[in-house]
Amino acid sequence: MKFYIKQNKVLFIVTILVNVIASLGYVFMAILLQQLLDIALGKDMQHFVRMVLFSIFYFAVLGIFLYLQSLLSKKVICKIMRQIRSDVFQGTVNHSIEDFNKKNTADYISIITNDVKMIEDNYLLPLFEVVQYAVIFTASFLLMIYFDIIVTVYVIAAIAIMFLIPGFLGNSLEKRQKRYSSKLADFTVSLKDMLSGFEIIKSYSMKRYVIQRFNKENDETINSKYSVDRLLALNEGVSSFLALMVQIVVLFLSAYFIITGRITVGTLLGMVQVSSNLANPLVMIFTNIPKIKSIQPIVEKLQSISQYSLSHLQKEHISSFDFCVCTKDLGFSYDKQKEVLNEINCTIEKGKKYVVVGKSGCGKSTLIKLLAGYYSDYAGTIKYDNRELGLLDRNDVAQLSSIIHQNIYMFDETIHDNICLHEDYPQEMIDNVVMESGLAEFISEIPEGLLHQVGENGADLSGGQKQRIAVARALIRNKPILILDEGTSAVDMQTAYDIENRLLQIKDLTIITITHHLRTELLEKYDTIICMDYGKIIEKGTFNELVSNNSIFLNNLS
Ligand SMILES: Nc1ncnc2c1ncn2[C@@H]1O[C@H](COP(=O)(O)OP(=O)(O)OP(=O)(O)O)[C@@H](O)[C@H]1O
Repeated sequence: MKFYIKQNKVLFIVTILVNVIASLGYVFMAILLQQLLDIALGKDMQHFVRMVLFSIFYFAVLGIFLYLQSLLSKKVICKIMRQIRSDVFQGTVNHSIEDFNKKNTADYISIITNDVKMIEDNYLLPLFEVVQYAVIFTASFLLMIYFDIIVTVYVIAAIAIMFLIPGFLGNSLEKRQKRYSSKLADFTVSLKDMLSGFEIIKSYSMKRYVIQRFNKENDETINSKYSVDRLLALNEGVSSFLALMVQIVVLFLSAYFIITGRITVGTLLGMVQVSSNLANPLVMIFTNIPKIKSIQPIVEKLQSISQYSLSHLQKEHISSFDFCVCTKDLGFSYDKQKEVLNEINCTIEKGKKYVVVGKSGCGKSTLIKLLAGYYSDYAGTIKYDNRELGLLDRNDVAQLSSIIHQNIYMFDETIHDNICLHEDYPQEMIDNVVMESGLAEFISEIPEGLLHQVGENGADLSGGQKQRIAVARALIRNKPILILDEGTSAVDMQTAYDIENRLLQIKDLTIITITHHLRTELLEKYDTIICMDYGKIIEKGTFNELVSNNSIFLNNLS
C-alpha cells in the first residue's frame, strides 16, 4: 500500500495538510466556547460583538476546510482504488495460462471486486480517519494541559487503559478477515458456476437444488462476515464505554475545581468540549487500527497477483519460427500422479501439415498445448529452432502460434471485433480471411454483416459459425503455426473439408490438426499423420506409408 501512497505523494500530502488544518480548526472551537461563556458571565457587550464577528469568519473558513478535507480524501481513495484495480487486472492478464488456471476465474473476479473494496473500507478510509483523529486528539490534549494540568493527568490514566484493547483483538481479527475474503471468493465462484449453467438448471429442473446451494453458500458467507463484525462490535463497544468514562472524569473533576475556585465556568465548558475531542477520536483510532492491521493478508494476496509479471517475464526472446519444433522424451502429468503423456518424440517442421489422431482422452490436446507453451512443468525437452522452450519468453512463444480450441470463446461484440480483436487490419486482409475461413456466405446473409453483435459468448451464433470466426481470427494474425484442436468439428463435413483444404494450401503455414473426422481425401493431404494411444505416439507417417505398413489406425477410417 505504501507504493500507492508514494505514487500519489503530492495529493496525499495536501490532503493530510488540509485534514490537519480542518481538525485543528475543529478543536480550537473549545477556546471560542470558553471565552464566549466567560464574556457572557462578565456581561461585556463590546467584547461579545467582536466575538460574534470573529466567530462568523472562523466558522466560514472552517466550513471550507471541512469540505476540502472530505473531497480530497475521496479523490485520493478513488485514484488509489483505480490504480490497485488496474495493477491487479494487469497482473492477472500477465499470468501464463498454466498459472492462471490454478485459480477459478471467479476467484479473480472476487479479488478484483470484493477484495479491492475491502482495501477501501478497511485500509484507506480508516487510514484517513486515524490521521484526522490523531491530530484532533493531539491538539485537544495540548489544549487540555493549557486548561488544567491536574485534570489532564487523570485523563491520561483513563486513556492508558484504552490503549490495551486493539492489541488483544488485532490477531484474531486478521484471521477472521482472511477467512471472510476466501469465503467471498468461494461464494463468487459458486455463483458464477450456477449462473453459467442456467440453461441446464432450467431444462433439468434444478431450481430447488441451486436455491438450496445458494442459501448454504450465502449463509456461510454472511456468518463469516458476522464473525468479523462481532469482534469489531466488541472493540467499538469497549472503546465507546471507556471514552464515556473519560468525559465523566473530566466533568466531575472540573465541577470540583469550580467549587474550590481553581477554574472558571468558561474553562469547564472548554474542558468538557475538549474532553469529547479526546475520547471520541481515541474510539475512532482504536476501532480503525485493528481494521488496518487485519487487512494485511488481503494486501499480500493483491500484491502477489499484481506483481506477478516481475518474476516471470525475464526470459530469452524469440521472434520467428524458421525450422522446427522438436520434442524429446516428452512426458507430462497434470496432477503429478497420472501420466498423460509419455516419451513423446516428434518433429514439427516449418510449413508442413500434421494431423494428430487417436481415441478420446489419449493426450492429443495436451500435446499441442505443451507445444504451444501452455505448461512449463514437463519432462524431457521441447525445442523451438533448437532453443529450449522453458528458457523462452512465453509471450513471444504465444506470438508464434494460433490455437483454435474445441470450446471457442466469443466476446460480446461484433463479428468484426471478434476477428480483429481490436487491432487494425486492412479491409482487404479481413475480406481474405472471411473467404478462407468459409465465413463469406454467412456474412452476406445477415443485414449488419461483419457488424453483427454475437451476444454473450457468441450466444447468437451456431457452433459452426463460431468455429469459422475462430479460424478467421487465427488466420488474420498471420502466425507461422496454426493449431486446430477439432477446430472444424462443429461445421458440416463438406464445410469442414473446404476450410481444411483451403488452409492446407497455405504454403508457409505450419498446421497441426487434431481431428476425429478421419476422411481419406483429407488425410492424404497431410505430410504426417501422428497416431496416439494412452499418451504415446504409436504410429506416424504419410497416409501412404501407414497404408503400406498396414496401420492399426487405418482400421478406424470411415
Ligand atoms: N486441465 C486438466 N487437468 C487435469 N487433467 C486433465 C486436464 N486436461 C486434460 N486432462 C486429462 O488428461 C488426459 C488427456 O486429455 P486430452 O484433453 O489431452 O485428451 P484428448 O486426446 O485431446 O481427448 P479428446 O479427443 O476427447 O479431446 C485425460 O485423461 C484428461 O482427463
